[in-house]
Amino acid sequence: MSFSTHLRKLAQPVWDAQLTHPFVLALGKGTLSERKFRYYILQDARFLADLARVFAAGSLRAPDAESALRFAKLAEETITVERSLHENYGKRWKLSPQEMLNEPMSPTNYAYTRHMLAVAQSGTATEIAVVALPCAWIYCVVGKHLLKNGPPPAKHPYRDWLMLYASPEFEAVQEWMRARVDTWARTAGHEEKKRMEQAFLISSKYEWMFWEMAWNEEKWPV
Ligand SMILES: Cc1ncc(CN)c(N)n1
Repeated sequence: MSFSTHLRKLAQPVWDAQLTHPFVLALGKGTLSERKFRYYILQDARFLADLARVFAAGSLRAPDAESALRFAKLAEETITVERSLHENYGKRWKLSPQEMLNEPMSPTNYAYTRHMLAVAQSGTATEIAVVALPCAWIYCVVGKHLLKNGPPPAKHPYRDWLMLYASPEFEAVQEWMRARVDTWARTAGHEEKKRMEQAFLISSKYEWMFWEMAWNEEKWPV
């Protein structure tokens, strides 16, 4: 069994729970309130800025030039492709890109991005690929699951979001990350593998918590 399949098996109950989360179900049906979606997009814009930094750290730590280049490209695409989706939604709400980035991070978003940045700071390239793998892989699984009966109608309010995450281009991102993890993990030691299992499981849990945060429009308590 490949190491990425092993990781997914470890986290399977957490992954299954993503597909039945009320935020995800309502997003797919198009019944999610615009207020909750707007909350999510504003938090996600902040999230993506840090995710791009995690990919940039992957580029720095990559063991070969091809992987360094691909990580750098992922950092760029996270900003150009995903963030432009967010900015288009921002335009609907008359928010400039800067105003979107001025939104304070909610507790769960803050904790999730600190978890990833901590691995980016001190982890190997494999650990960095692993900590960010649930971001790419879960969104691909969710996007495909929500569009399993075909593309959404033109009037679906969240069509662009669904089409991006169910796209072959987005699927290719997780495929590349998994391939890197599977190859690099072959030479990883026992301790590094344990750290990777932990990092993958925690990122998977935070992915679920991110939906929950948006569903509840989480705020700092004080
Ligand atoms: C929280 C979260 N996780 C993953 C993705 C997909 N890159 C995202 N946009 N936001």
